[in-house]
Amino acid sequence: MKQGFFITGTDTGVGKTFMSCALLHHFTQQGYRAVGMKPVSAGCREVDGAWLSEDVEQLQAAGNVGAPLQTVNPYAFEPPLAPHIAAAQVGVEIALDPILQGFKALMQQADIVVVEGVGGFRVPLNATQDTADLAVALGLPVILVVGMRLGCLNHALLTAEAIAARGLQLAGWIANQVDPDMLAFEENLESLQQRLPAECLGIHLHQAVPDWREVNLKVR
Ligand SMILES: Nc1ncnc2c1ncn2[C@@H]1O[C@H](COP(=O)(O)OP(=O)(O)OP(=O)(O)O)[C@@H](O)[C@H]1O
Ligand SMILES: C[C@H](N)[C@H](N)CCCCCC(=O)O
Ligand SMILES: [Mg+2]
Repeated sequence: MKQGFFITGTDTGVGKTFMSCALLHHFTQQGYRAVGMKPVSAGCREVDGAWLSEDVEQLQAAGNVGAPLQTVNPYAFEPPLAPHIAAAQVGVEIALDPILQGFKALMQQADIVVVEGVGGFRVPLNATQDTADLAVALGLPVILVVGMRLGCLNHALLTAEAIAARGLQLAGWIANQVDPDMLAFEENLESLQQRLPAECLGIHLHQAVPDWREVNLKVR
């Protein structure tokens, strides 16, 4: 089996990395070679002369295929900003080609490649392209992580609409309770189940100590 997934979310900070790690864990437990990719990361610290993000560290910990940092994360920026702004500050223009090359290399080494997007589905990458264009260029089925909190219904439905508008397949969605005190959790979940045009692959409640090894996903 060779399979890639593009992981998007209803916003930044909703658990895309967390669920990407859960997916990687799910596949490595079944004996597959699985690797995470973070095409663009912002909010990095310098380690041995390279910019390293926590996202990349976590994806590396969850996967079981070693790959060069440049391949796993072609673009890395220090400030925690929208990527096109962080890139402009250091005179860089993000291009899709190096990302596609990295993805191709990872697909040769692994059975499963989990590509984590940046923030929500339409975060700009440069003056003319955004992460939706990246997902299209990669041609991958999309998994939407819904950060369960007030406001997520609108964000989830808009995102599903944008995914369909790009001709991409929404392979499924995952409910991740980022707000431990969310009111009417069950009713919100049901509202999504009734309206999102894809299968719910998992419902994960808020954890005092988050651990992606404890996530249960219905992914084949
Ligand atoms: N179910 C959960 N319970 C408790 N904490 C969680 C849960 N899911 C995620 N978190 C925590 O929330 C924070 C944000 O999650 P994560 O980094 O995966 O978001 P993200 O969507 O990848 O953000 P970014 O847009 O910055 O890449 C992390 O500290 C993560 O450990
Ligand atoms: C730095 C942060 N953790 C994310 N990776 C970047 C999120 C960019 C969001 C841009 C936006 O939609 O306004
Ligand atoms: Mg992340």
